Amino acid sequence: MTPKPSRPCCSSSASPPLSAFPNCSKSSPMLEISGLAFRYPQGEMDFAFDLTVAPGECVSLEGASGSGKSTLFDLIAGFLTPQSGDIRLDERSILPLPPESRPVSILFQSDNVFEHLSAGANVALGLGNRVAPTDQRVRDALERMGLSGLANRRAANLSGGQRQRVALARTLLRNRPVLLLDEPFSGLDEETAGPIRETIARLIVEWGWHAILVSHQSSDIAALAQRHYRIKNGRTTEVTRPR
Ligand SMILES: Nc1ncnc2c1ncn2[C@@H]1O[C@H](COP(=O)(O)OP(=O)(O)OP(=O)(O)O)[C@@H](O)[C@H]1O
Repeated sequence: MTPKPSRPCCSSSASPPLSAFPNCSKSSPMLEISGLAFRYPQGEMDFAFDLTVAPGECVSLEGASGSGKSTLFDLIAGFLTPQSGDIRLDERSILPLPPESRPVSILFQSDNVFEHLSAGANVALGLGNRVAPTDQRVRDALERMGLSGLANRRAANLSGGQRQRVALARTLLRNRPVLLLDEPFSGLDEETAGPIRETIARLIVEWGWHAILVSHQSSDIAALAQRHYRIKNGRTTEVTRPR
């Protein structure tokens, strides 16, 4: 059973002010994926992706298994190179950037943290590998995620929900304007997932991030996403979901 967090996640009354995160900036322009064409060397499907996300917006991405959701995420993150089309942020293409320089953070279902490192050390990585876990910015981010008391605990000894909050704290410090959410709540029970979902929703708006959510859970999509896309036959289409 997953232990409950020691205190409410990201409670606004206890949160440090935004100025406590000097790495963060609130201005984030439009993400535009247009005519993005891709085919795996040994693949049979021609993918064509078109999608926009405004700052502070979350869009959902649905599609059957094998439809291309991970492929699109890999293209955005720079792990795959498209044959044509573009991905622009603030009207500037991010395609020339290598993965490590892309303005992108990814939150997966699991494996988001280094198990042998402490919670604090994992979060410090959000600021590069020379920042100490005791750095004030790291402590602020941990506090914001309700993890102050767990800073020195090895990630291997944290619950699934606590690990996701460590990953979120690191994401907050990285403050990359594009957030890819790949089934981030799948391994968590509802009691644990609920506050984390609320925190993510709040951060997306607060920092003006552009979020794309892949989830099989309607409750996740309803809670987070304002617009919806579906991938079918290798193509993205904006759809209306029943409320
Ligand atoms: N390296 C590869 N070479 C050839 N085809 C691939 C490769 N990787 C993925 N594919 C194919 O591309 C298609 C899309 O795969 P992708 O992993 O993007 O789907 P997905 O929507 O993320 O699926 P799931 O929901 O099951 O994770 C699938 O048909 C898959 O078999």
